[in-house]
Amino acid sequence: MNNTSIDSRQKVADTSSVRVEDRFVYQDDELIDKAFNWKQFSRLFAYIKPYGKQLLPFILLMMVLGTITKLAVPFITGAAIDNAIQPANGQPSLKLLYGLTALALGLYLIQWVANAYRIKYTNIIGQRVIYDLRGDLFTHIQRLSFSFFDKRPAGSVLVRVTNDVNSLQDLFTNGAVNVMIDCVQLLGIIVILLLINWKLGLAVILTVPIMFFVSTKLRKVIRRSWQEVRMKNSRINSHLNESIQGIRVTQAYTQEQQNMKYFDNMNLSSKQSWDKASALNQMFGPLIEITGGLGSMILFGFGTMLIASGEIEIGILVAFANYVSNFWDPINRLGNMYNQLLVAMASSERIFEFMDEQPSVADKPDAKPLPRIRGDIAFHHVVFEYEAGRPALKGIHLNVKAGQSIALVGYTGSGKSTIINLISRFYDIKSGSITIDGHDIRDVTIESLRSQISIVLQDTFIFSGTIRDNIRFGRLGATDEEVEAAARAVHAHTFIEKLPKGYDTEVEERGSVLSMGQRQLLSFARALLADPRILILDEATASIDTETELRIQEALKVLLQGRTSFIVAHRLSTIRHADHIVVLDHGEIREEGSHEELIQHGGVYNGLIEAQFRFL
Ligand SMILES: Nc1ncnc2c1ncn2[C@@H]1O[C@H](COP(=O)(O)OP(=O)(O)OP(=O)(O)O)[C@@H](O)[C@H]1O
Repeated sequence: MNNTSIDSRQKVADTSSVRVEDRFVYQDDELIDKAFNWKQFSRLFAYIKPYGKQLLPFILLMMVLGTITKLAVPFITGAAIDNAIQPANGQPSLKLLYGLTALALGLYLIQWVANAYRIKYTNIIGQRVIYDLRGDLFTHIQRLSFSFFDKRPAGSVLVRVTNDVNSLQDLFTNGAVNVMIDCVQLLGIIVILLLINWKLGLAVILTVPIMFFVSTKLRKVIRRSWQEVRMKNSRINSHLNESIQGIRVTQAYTQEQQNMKYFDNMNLSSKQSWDKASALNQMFGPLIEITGGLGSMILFGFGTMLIASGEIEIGILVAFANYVSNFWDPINRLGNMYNQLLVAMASSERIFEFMDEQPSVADKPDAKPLPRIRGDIAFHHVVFEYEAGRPALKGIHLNVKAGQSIALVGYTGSGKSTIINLISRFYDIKSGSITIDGHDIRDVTIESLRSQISIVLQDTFIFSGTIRDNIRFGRLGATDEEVEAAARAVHAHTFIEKLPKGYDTEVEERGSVLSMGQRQLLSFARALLADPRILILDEATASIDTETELRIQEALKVLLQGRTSFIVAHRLSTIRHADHIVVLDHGEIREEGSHEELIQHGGVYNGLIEAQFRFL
């Protein structure tokens, strides 16, 4: 693609870029780095503690050994020049040279072994820490209440478990130990240089701050520009994800061109950021070399003067040159590490923010397990708000006898799903109470409550795995025979048998290979296997063919038998069979009774039924 076309496309794209790109950004995930924070740092390092006692002393020993042997070699080289190759008495000694060479080789070997073990064990610690951190975070997120997920896009939660944890990986695997090594090494070199010749030492050390400054500042700019590239790429990914998920809608509304324009815009922007970051990156090497060159100039200029004045011998200058060349690496790494630390601070802040988030719905300290229930459910003047000041339910009063089936009907947004969410205590109510067999659901453990309730949602979630696994999700200990019996009972067996591998057919994430009706039958089988006392069903609105509809009705009869059930009903056929119909309007019960009673009454329900007939 030539530049002119890129430029012209950029102009077109600019107008819509802000709006579109903003759609794919989670504001609090934009934070790149954060100032150093001791409290957070120590909290992070508490993760090392369990392993520290076992492995840290060994790692420290290897670190000291590696550093001492590394620092000794240039000194031996200098000694070899001044005492064996060009001694002051003019008589070179091959024996001494061989001896010193063997010593240097031995030291290299020790250094190599010490480093290998150090790297191995720091990696072990690092991996264990990341494993623990990721596990803790995932366990914690799983326990968080619906209200937490209501506020955040799934992508934002994902970023924390993957990217943020990964960005800490470097810090734990080698970062922390490297900092220690580099500090010890730098300090060691400085002491040695000053001991060998303090004048030359001082002159060389002068370049350290310059080097450190160049290294940290430039790296910061480079890091930010790479971060921008990553951010833009992640926007591309989000857009790609949305585009693929919504491809049917895009094609149906012939929005491909427009979508392409969005994509092109982001693609171009990512390319430009990459160009910028890469250009900056290329500057880094030469700049560091120039600064290093400055140090060497000082060393050789001043060193030659000292040799001329007879203050030092040539071997000392060689040793100095060796030490100085070992200078740049640790300074460079320290600069890099400092930047990495700031990134890690931002990541750990985000991780701990999630970890500190308490589930808004939790067991009371004296919560008791709910005994096996009959299934009487009562709502006593229940008021509930998702957001303060906007009640979604305004005083619901309802008595349901065990084994009854209740259909909830009403216009969209009237509060049907809210009622069913409250029975499982996914949210806590503002006032009033909900009781099951006379037990307030806030006084019993959540686990014992939810384990006796099954929910079949409108958007039936099919996990990737086999059909069998998906049904067994209802009760993990169920045998193959029980799985099959459940499928037969809800008439799902017929279609499963026709699949290429029957119950072992792999279904994709979200079950896109299955039709809506089939997915629903699978979820019925799953619910039946769980054998709950209370069944909650958010009925799918999608129109399905009459035969599947009949099959689903048959399956429902089996499923509802002997249980208390709440059905958010959209289909007339379901409503007709319910024992009791509750008509909701703006968070209040407007009418209730049987189908016949409500039709006779001629109110909201009658209106809904007539409307449905008009559309049929
Ligand atoms: N997670 C949420 N956060 C904030 N408000 C919500 C949330 N879920 C629902 N609401 C609001 O609560 C009210 C009741 O919603 P609810 O989902 O119970 O309606 P519904 O009758 O089930 O609608 P539908 O038939 O469209 O599914 C609506 O005004 C809705 O905007």
